[in-house]
Amino acid sequence: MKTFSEFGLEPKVLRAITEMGFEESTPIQEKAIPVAMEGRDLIGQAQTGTGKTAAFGIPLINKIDIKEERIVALIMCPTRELAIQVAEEIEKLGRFKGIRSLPIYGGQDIVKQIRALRKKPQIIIGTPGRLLDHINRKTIKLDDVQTVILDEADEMLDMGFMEDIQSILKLVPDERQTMLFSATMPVNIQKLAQQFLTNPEHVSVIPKQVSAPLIDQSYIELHERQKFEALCRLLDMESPDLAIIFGRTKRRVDELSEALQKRGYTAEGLHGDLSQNQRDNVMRKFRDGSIDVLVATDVAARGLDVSGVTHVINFDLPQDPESYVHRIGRTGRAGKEGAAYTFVTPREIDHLHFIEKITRHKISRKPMPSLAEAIEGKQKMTAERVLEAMQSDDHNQYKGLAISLLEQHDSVHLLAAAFKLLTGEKKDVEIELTPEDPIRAKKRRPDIRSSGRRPSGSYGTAGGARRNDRPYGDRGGYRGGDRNRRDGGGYRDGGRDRDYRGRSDRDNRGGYSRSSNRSNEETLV
Ligand SMILES: Nc1ncnc2c1ncn2[C@@H]1O[C@H](COP(=O)(O)OP(=O)(O)OP(=O)(O)O)[C@@H](O)[C@H]1O
Ligand SMILES: [Mg+2]
Repeated sequence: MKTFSEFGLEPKVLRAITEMGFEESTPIQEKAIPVAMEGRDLIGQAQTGTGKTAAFGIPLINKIDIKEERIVALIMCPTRELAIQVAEEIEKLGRFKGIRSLPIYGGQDIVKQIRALRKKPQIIIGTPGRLLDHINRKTIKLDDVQTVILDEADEMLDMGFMEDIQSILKLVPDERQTMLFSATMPVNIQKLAQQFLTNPEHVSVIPKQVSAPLIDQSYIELHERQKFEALCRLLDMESPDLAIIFGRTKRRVDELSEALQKRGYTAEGLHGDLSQNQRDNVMRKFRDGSIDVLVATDVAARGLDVSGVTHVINFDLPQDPESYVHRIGRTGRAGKEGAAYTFVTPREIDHLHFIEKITRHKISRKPMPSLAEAIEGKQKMTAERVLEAMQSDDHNQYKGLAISLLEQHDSVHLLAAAFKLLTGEKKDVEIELTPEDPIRAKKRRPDIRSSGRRPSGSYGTAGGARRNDRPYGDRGGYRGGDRNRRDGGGYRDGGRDRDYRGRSDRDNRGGYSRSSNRSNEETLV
């Protein structure tokens, strides 16, 4: 692997990279940075957690003239949380050079944003909806933009942002560098690339499987009504440092986070119906470890990089193989290992096999964790905590008490009782969750591909089901098509960029665009 000094970067950029603790480049960085530095358009694909942000961030920061007082670069992301995170990484990379960058996303006070824009940022990192808002208000001008980056391009397409991206890019000079990054590249991304990129270089680091190799993937087959108990046992058995649990809908996320809290876990939910303040708070608490379980819709599936996430649990099976790859990719990042568990109901087994086929990775079957395993896991954790506490010397004030108790009682009894208290046995609260419908297996079509890409399987989009018109916010009674269930039931949370031009019909529109944008022949690589 190359060290960063071999790319011919400015010393100030190199210093920033060193300060961030990066020693060697990752494979996608090694391949993409030189191409980007030549000024070429590029399509970059590499597994989750392998440093794609810096792969575009480093050459971008290196390229920008610090004397520039106009917006010369635009980075678009599908969700607010991702825009914030990418902005932070860009800020770090540009710190010594003195680059000015600004995140622009929905849910944030627009007046504040306008004020911040007066400081003449050179790079804007934003979600498409709010960007358009500023463009319409003429508070953002794109006439001088020389570099455009679409992070998670396929997801933006999938969310129905195609039109928005088109409108935005019409305002950017044709004479520009455009780069597009994601871990998954469904075939229809070609359409986007053809439209917006010029003679792009494909830079991909794709081993046999699309998912990251350091993630131990397994599934547990169970019935819907067993899921919550299984989740609690799994959490007890595995004692994750930090875990992300994905639910299908906003309602699911609300109910699940509340249920976990009732059982004594420090969990909070994240989805698009929360205010931006709430969303920011939840992310901050999760990042600093004051909560250790984040329950989320797919709003958290893409790009989020929280160090210390040891477990991802799909409480509900994800809709698409892409979603699966990105969800589980929240763990096993930057060379660390991670575990991904997926709950599958018997009727969803076919869909799971379909995900395996498209991702070309076998997901191993694990039994439902037993009560004994859960208890054992919790006890082990307690013992570890006690042994850790013994290492530190700040328990001297308890020694007197220990000595006197040991004189009067049997040591084993005493310790066992203390362990019991410390383990904090589960509060036996009755929990009832509203059941979710099973995900249906996709109809498979013959493997017809036009792009000449590597054969790995394809799937139809069950377009008929998707085109069902569901009223926005229909959460309860719907028993029909899968995709729109997700939309109506809250998956397509406008939360990804909720104040999309202030309109509330976003979710429905999203569903439509999604089906029309998707090609019937998709692969992930
Ligand atoms: N060269 C490097 N050396 C060490 N760590 C790195 C390096 N490059 C990036 N990282 C770190 O790796 C983590 C993952 O990076 P990043 O979020 O860019 O991944 P990604 O490829 O964009 O993943 P995703 O597909 O999930 O968006 C980050 O914490 C980042 O700081
Ligand atoms: Mg990323």
